[in-house]
Amino acid sequence: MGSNALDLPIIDMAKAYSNREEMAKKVVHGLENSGFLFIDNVDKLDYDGLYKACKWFFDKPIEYKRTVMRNFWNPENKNIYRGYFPVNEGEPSRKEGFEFARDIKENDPTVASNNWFYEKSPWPEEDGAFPFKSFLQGTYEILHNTALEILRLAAIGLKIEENSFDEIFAYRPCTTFRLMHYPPWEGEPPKSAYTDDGKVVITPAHTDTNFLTLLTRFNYGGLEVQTDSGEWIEVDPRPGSLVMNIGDTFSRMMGGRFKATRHRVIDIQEDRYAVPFFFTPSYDGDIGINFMTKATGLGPEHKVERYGPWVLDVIKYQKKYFEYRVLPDIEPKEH
Ligand SMILES: O=C(O)CCC(=O)C(=O)O
Ligand SMILES: [Fe+2]
Repeated sequence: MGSNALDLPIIDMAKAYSNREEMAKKVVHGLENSGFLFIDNVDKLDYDGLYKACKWFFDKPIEYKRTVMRNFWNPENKNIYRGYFPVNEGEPSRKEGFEFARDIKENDPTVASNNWFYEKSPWPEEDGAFPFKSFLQGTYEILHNTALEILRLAAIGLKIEENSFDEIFAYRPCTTFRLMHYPPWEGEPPKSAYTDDGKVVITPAHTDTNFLTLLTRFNYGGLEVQTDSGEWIEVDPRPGSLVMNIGDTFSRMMGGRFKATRHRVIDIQEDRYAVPFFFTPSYDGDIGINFMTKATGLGPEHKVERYGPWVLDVIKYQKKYFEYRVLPDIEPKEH
């Protein structure tokens, strides 16, 4: 890899059927190497609409945002996992966001009532200027189907049954769709926002925890990924394209063969918007290690492990994200 160019594979969804084998190989190659890919030509995906949704919501006053703010910041509200989170002054992660999911059937007796992964998403009241809820719910389904299509390509590239990954997303995925606004730093950023190489971040280095991320980043700069040699390289904006990467969940299932690449966002000193779709299995979805053994019948033992309990342990007790530390446990730990 050159010193400041990142040659990411481009997956053209318009060729997902006509050139299926070629695209499948590219997906696998990208996930085995850089861990980041561009996704072109997603049918019906409206980037301008997503930008309008961000502006419509984030330009509103804080009193308005408080109506959907999480309980951690607004104790009047019940939502603890979905909804709005404000900028937290002093944190190196400088963003406000709105998160929602696809709601499940109300009072589903097969979902524990304390399972907040499935709490209903709160929606802000609309003023007629932009169809916020219906537009975003429609976009959720487009991205859900795109992610599944990409996983089918990955399965073909891995020479396993095409729908091998479908099952854990088919029923009640825990996917989070998040709109984000990064306001520029005001005054001196906190020390924790400075990197070893002397830059200022608005999102510190991390791997995603979920399964697969499809990121709409409009045409902003600032996104950097870390190469195997530890170098940080910017992902150039690519208009009309999504950036895809995978999270710890998928990488771990694949024994590290597919990479969850570390990335960060550098301060661009202007308002920045980004919209990640965090594609995530269902709470009970099997994300156990040695997935390839499950898919092929060959290899080291695969043990069934449920996504929900595993990920809660990661975000609450291992990564200790401050906004998740406060989330209650859902079930006693298994021994
Ligand atoms: O804003 C971006 O470009 C990336 C954000 C990101 O990495 C994340 O939210 O996990
Ligand atoms: Fe990320």
